[in-house]
Amino acid sequence: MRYISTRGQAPALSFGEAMLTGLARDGGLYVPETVPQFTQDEIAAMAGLSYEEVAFRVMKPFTAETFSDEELKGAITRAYAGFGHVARAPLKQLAPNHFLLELFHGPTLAFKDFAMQVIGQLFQIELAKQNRKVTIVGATSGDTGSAAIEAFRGLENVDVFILFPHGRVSEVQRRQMTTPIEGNVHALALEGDFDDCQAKLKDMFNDFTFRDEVGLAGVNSINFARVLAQIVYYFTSAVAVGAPHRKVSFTVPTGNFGDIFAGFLAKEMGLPIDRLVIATNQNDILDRCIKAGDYTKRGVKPSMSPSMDIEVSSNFERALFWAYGRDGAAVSALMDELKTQGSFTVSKNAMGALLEHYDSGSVGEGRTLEIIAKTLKTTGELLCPHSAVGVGVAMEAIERDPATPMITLATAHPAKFPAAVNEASGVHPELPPRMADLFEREERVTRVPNDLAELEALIRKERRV
Ligand SMILES: Cc1ncc(COP(=O)(O)O)c(C=O)c1O
Ligand SMILES: N[C@@H](CCOP(=O)(O)O)C(=O)O
Repeated sequence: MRYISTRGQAPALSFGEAMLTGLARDGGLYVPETVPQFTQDEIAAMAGLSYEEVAFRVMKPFTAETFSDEELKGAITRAYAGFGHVARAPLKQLAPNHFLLELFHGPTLAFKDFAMQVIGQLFQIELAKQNRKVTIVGATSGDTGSAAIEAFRGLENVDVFILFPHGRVSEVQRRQMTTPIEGNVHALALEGDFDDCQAKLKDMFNDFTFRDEVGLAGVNSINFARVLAQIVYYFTSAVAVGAPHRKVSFTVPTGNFGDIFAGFLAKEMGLPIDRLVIATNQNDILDRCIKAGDYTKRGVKPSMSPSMDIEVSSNFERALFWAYGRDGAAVSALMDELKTQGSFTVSKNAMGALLEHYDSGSVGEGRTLEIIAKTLKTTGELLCPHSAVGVGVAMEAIERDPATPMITLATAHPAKFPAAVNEASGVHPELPPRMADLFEREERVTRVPNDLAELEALIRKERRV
């Protein structure tokens, strides 16, 4: 299995090379050249298996040339051993045809742990084999950062620098990133929004001198390994509600489009998914694009679901690559337009291809609060604001198609966003006991300007590896 760039100009790589490379050298994102297929029997046979066993079956065809069965199995077992729920991703029923997939039982209480814990293990295996050291730089709107720190803290051959938008993440999210004591962890609060953080990260990858000098690696969903590990829970949950014998739809709280793109790949692999519903908060650029083909930036507005305060949705590039018939030149032209003009228009044919799979909706701030309160009252489930956006959009999608079971992804634990959850419900969600002293721990953070040269200088100076 080879991995190719969405912009068509970078060399094809193996899984291991793509994982350690991050952004392709033409600025694109790596995707598998072909998508492995499962038969309906193979999918049916997943019923009743452990999460780890399904993860092994789903990931193996993508990784087999880099990792032996033993290596992959070991990585998966270690990755999920610390999760706080025996099912790893339990499914709750909210209404007769509406299910909630809880993805927040990992160590940092968000869905990011599902992939980050695995790639933490895979990186260690591959770096040891190659006797290599890397400098990981990550951009976060709140959750990727802490998940990455948790997966790589204390490792001798890795430094981790996390760029987060100053003042635009919740206090719990910030403290998760600023309180680890290990010397290889560096939390950087950038003057700007998440899009600025991600743009700086991509600029660093595109500065080949810097990239090669520091051994730059990425663990955002730029890295295909992240997306791959997120495919697994589409299989476990769909099978639990009757796939492959019936179709299932998913609603996914969306920002950088990595999670929902993992659902698209599950569908390409043979999982009978009807709709993949993109749920956005008031930063609704993806909803506007799906409805009218117009991808125009209007400026990010801070919301109570900060992890989805994103306008330059990185993985939408992967979706466009498929929608444009895997035409790297076309994707490259759209991404150039976005960079220079702040917008692009999706062609009629490509819109047709997107609408075969995706649907969308958006939920504003007031409605998010209402959904948290109403869901608690009617089901006993306390949602985080991101998951509430998902539930709100899902309810509208269910009205359009009441017959197909809907699974909504609950992407974070409510305790990461206590202010919003308390405002909505009057309940103060408690952190798990192992994090109970989070607010007493000392913070360590560097304020940084939105300036590439200064950031690179700081990373050169601070990295230890
Ligand atoms: C809690 C939460 N929900 C939803 C999202 C959006 O996911 P994605 O960026 O994969 O679209 C994020 C950020 O990634 C998140 O942290
Ligand atoms: N919402 C994310 C943004 C980065 O997404 P990623 O999937 O590309 O890592 C976050 O919480 O940091």
